[in-house]
Amino acid sequence: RKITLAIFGLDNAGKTLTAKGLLGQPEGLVAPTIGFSNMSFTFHDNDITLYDLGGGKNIREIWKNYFTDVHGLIYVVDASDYARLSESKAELLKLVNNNFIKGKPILILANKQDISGALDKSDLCNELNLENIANEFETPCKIESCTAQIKKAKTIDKSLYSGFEWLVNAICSNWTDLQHRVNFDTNEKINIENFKKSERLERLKNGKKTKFVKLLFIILQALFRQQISLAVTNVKDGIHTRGVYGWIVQHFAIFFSNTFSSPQST
Ligand SMILES: Nc1nc2c(ncn2[C@@H]2O[C@H](COP(=O)(O)OP(=O)(O)OP(=O)(O)O)[C@@H](O)[C@H]2O)c(=O)[nH]1
Ligand SMILES: [Mg+2]
Repeated sequence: RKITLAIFGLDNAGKTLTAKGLLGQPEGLVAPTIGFSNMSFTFHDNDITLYDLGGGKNIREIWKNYFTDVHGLIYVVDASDYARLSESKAELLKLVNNNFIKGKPILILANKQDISGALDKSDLCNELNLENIANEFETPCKIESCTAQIKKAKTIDKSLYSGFEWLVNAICSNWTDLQHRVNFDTNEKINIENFKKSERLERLKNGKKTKFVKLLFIILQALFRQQISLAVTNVKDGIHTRGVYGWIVQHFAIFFSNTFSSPQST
């Protein structure tokens, strides 16, 4: 099976390190993710594509681009950062409330367990009100405590591993429905994007047409003004213009000069 997953969560939660952990490379320095990065690996004979998304406030806008493609998701919380728990909960709620996400399995990780005072999975479960979320949005959820930052190379945090195993199994056991949903939603997304694209093109074309008509109008106006002023001068000088156009312009000019010239004293 080709399973697509994405890791969500606030900036600094430990998403990139979690992704690296799943690849067996939890060591090394990590920089904040600007945009996204994707990685592929095999897990229990499944081809996994994992999107590691940036969690910064301005980057979260791109999360929605992945909603239709994913079969399930990982949500990482920095369990030692109490100050941002409500922000993290709000983002999680937004996710599960989205129609493209609703009902897809979610693995929630209470990360940074090595930091003293970090909430364990049952405390975080209460803080996030996970049972309610799972029931209300009919979303299969599992929470695990983990430490993504492991000093030893080529090792995976055991809870992270078992949590990931649960996620893949949850997806596989509901494969037909999830795969159908991903195909359907992805096609719909493509249709909507194509529709928006054609609308934009139409607007652009119409804009060009309007600009062209405006330009033509300005040129005609300028020509007409020039003709009128020429005709007025000719009328004043007693010169007659030839041709139908000249006749029209000249009479127009006469009308103008009669209408707008100052009244003669008697
Ligand atoms: N102590 C400790 N630090 C961790 C752990 N996981 C991640 N970190 C650190 O937290 C910081 C952020 O980690 P990242 O993996 O870059 O976080 P992120 O969620 O990908 O952040 P963005 O890419 O900005 O969204 C880094 O300094 C990591 O070393 C952990 O389990 N324990
Ligand atoms: Mg990152």
